[in-house]
Amino acid sequence: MENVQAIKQRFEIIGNDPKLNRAIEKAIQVAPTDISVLITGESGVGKENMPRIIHALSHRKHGKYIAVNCGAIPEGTIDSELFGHEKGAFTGATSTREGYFEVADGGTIFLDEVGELPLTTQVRLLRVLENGEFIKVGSSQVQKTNVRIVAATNVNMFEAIEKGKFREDLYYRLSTVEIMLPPLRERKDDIHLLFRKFSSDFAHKYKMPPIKLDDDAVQLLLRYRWSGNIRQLRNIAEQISVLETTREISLATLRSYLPEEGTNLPAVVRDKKPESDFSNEREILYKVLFDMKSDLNDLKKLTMELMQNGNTSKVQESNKGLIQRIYGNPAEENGHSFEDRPSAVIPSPKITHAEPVIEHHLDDEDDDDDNYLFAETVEEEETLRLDEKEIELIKKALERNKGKRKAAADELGISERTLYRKIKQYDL
Ligand SMILES: Nc1ncnc2c1ncn2[C@@H]1O[C@H](COP(=O)(O)OP(=O)(O)OP(=O)(O)O)[C@@H](O)[C@H]1O
Repeated sequence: MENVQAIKQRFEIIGNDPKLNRAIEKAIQVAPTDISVLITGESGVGKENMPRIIHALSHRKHGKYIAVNCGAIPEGTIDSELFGHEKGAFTGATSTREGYFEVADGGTIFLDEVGELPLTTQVRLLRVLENGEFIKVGSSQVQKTNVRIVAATNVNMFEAIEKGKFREDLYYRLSTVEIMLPPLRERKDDIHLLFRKFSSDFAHKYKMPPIKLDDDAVQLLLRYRWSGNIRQLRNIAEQISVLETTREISLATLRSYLPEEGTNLPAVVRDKKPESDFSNEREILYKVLFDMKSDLNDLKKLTMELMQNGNTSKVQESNKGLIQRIYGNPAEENGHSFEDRPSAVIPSPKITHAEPVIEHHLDDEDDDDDNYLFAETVEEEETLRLDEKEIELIKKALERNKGKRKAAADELGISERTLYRKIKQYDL
């Protein structure tokens, strides 16, 4: 059997914490079986590594590995994404499409954020788990697939079950074996190790000497809560690497990069966020401007296409997502919207040596950007500035809400799914 150290090296996993080692050991043990595995742990703890290990060490390693972010797929399209659809199943279904469960036959599917699956999809998933059967949307024909399922969640599944948001039977089917990844704050010995690794990576990337923390800064690093876990630590290391001119980082400097630790006090004192939390007019204006700018750019794209090609079905087809977003789609209200996909297949660059991976596109429309002449430098700069503002807005909202995505999304006036997409898009 592969040993833990070798796996850490192969998958570039840093850390020596016993709970991390145990998690990797479990992944190695279950890999050769077809047992369903549920990975649990807070956001940013490194859950995505586990299914990659399991797949790579399994007899399915030459089969496909598809990672799907269930939290990022619009509810109206999720069944079609996972199980496929028949031509004519709904408006926009112009041809038959294979879903991930069909494509991944003989391989592994990683269902990240599985707790976000709608109940109707949970029923379909249960059927796949029980007897390997599924039915395409709009079809009556039962199909078979042989897929190993690894799922992950950062929500408390028992709470979700209690609230009726997740089926208990599905939970038990998914979690034959559970692998728990500890939060970073419980891996004290790994924090500085990870920071040094990221500092060295960013020094290499940005071609400058690595940053180094002085002793007091190290103490703060170890004391800090790291509610965003390794993802947050990595971002902080990157920011400091890029923005600081001196390479020796003091306590004060490090502190200036760390969002205020959420003491419980303000949360207890205010049961509802005061309006002023998001009432900075400039922020609101940036947000409105950003939305308008995106719509305008999208409309320009569409106009250009129409001018070049006329209102052909090809134009409509290639701009389906855009047309739907700007003008709405009556089908969506019926839960049969097809577009805005493929939105949530997580890229897995580290595993490309073994098998094909379906690439993800956060935003279909953006793919054609290069074709449009109107994208002048000035506009690009504006868009960039707006992107920065959007990132700033999201970061602030997350900080204010102590990393709680639901609350941050509410504050920003966007859906949790959209926020999730943005976090992935900007790697926040
Ligand atoms: N042990 C590790 N060593 C080095 N980098 C790591 C380690 N664990 C995680 N990372 C990095 O931390 C980031 C977050 O990891 P990952 O996306 O797997 O978290 P997650 O638990 O799946 O989060 P979420 O629930 O939000 O999807 C990634 O950039 C990943 O490469």
